[in-house]
Amino acid sequence: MLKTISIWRTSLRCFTRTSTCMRSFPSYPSPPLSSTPSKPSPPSNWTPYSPYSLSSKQKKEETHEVVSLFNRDPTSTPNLFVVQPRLRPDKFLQAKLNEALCLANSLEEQRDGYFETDFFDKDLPPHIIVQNPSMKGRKARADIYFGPGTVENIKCHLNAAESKDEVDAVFVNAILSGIQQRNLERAWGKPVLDRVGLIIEIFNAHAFTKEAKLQAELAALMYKKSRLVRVRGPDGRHTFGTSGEAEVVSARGRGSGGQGFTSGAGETELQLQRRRISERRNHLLSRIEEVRRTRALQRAGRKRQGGSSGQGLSTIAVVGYTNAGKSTLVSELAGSDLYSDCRLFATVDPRLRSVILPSGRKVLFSDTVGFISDLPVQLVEAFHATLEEVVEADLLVHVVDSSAPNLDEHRSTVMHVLQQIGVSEEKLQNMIEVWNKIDIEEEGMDVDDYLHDDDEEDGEGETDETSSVSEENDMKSMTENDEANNNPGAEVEGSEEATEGKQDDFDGWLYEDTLVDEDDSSLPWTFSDQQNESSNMDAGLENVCIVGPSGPHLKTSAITGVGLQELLELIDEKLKVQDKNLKTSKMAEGNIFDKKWRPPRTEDSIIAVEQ
Ligand SMILES: Nc1nc2c(ncn2[C@@H]2O[C@H](COP(=O)(O)OP(=O)(O)OP(=O)(O)O)[C@@H](O)[C@H]2O)c(=O)[nH]1
Ligand SMILES: [Mg+2]
Repeated sequence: MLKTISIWRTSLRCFTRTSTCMRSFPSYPSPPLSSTPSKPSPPSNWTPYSPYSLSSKQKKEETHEVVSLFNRDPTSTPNLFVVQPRLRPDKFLQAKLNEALCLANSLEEQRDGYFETDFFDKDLPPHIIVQNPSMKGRKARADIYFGPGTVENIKCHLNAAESKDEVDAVFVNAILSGIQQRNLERAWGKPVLDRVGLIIEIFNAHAFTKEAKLQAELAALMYKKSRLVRVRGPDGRHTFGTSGEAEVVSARGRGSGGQGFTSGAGETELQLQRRRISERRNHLLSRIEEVRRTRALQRAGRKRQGGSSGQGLSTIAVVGYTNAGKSTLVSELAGSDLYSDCRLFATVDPRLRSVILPSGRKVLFSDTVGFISDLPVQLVEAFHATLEEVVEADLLVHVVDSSAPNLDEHRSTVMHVLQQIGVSEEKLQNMIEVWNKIDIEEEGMDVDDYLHDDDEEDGEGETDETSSVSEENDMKSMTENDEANNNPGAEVEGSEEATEGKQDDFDGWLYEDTLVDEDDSSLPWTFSDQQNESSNMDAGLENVCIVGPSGPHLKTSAITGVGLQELLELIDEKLKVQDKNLKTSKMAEGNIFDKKWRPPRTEDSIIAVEQ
């Protein structure tokens, strides 16, 4: 047991302190430099401040349905078995696996704004690395996503994990179609969650305020609606149960028999389900619209509220990849107690905190939900009301976890989401990028250790590959070991092995839709030549030079306080420039519009008047 916890902590450290992880896998000490507020028990009458809270009358009217995608028991924390498709190079695989493990252990119901268990007390979830069906130009199978061998292999490992501990569901860290999901559920006899499903589920579990709950429920409903598939039960009848063979029938209503969903068995049930979902969706949308309107009024009020020099109360939205340290940073700046945690999506309910800048100007910092690669589109749409706060903010601060090995992917993901939600080009250009967790780097990262790109080939092989997180101290030691396949128990315990076939190429799955072309001139930042020569991970942070057109990017440690004063000064400066520009443009507008319109005095019009 101690061994497993130590591996789990090692793995977590890899996610939160990934620089160190890339170098080696040290045993995990107590959580790092943690000035994170250890979870105090909330007072019985404690209610979190939300700028968007509803009136007590509205609260009474609102009922919230817990939408679980796999009928989980909200009173207990589910145990997930993690399936990670292989990626190249290994450092990306490690980063993605760590993220997957953190996602799996982040699914826990929040009570009164707090979690009951300590994230670091959790065991490492059982997991397996398997061959990626979309590697080497191959396509994932339409019916079961993986090859049949892989599905069988996973089942063996699942059974081994099951015999030790109860597994509630399988988490496949990929995006599955409804049919693939159902058929895998049938093959493994367990509910299956894909990446999108788990993220939505976590949002549902972590949402605390009514507003966040409404939006999370809407996302879950939209996800459910998109995956209504007809299944044939053991008795041959069509149904929508959790078991049975899924037919290739989409929720759009086209049936496999050519008649569509307008006739035949199962149609009525599908229509009924869709109607129920639509009704609930409409209800949620109208409630969310109320929230949006309230927010818009509150924002307008804040704008009118004069600061020391007469200007409106500016809002600074803090954005970034999940776990980058946004809440910790805002807490430090505001001297407040925002909840921060290694759990992914610790913040789902947005919070505002006021801060006095060095000039004496008062501003509001908005701490909001973090982003993640493959952020479900349903979530982006459903959380539109929350994300509007980002779109409408006067200034954006992008917090980047400087210790993340796939830092570029994190940054691109955030840029992509910001563009997706409609942040103006001007705001993106003006955004301040803060590289946080600099204390991890300062702890003594050896850059030379990064320079070794672990592209040693794994053995050639037809069989599915299996692996799990290692206790070993070096990622370079991910080597072929066929024995691992024959000993699933040992794998689940933590011996790191890889028995995949030889793969040279990068896997497109990792980058799909998330990596923005580096040559894209629309980006507010560019890479220096130095970075183009080698990835920033290889070069080490000191050698990375990111040039933003908006000025210097800061390095901070929200934990030690390094760089925070400089951040406030930079914000102060940016706001001053913005105010000046605003004044100038208002004056220019005033010159045009303050003049009263008069009809043009042409000779004809004079004549006309005279007549
Ligand atoms: N070492 C170190 N750890 C940090 C720093 N900033 C934050 N952390 C830790 O990183 C973890 C995540 O911090 P949060 O502030 O919750 O991150 P977040 O970006 O708000 O995460 P979400 O709300 O989940 O999107 C916590 O365990 C923090 O203690 C830092 O500067 N250095
Ligand atoms: Mg947070």
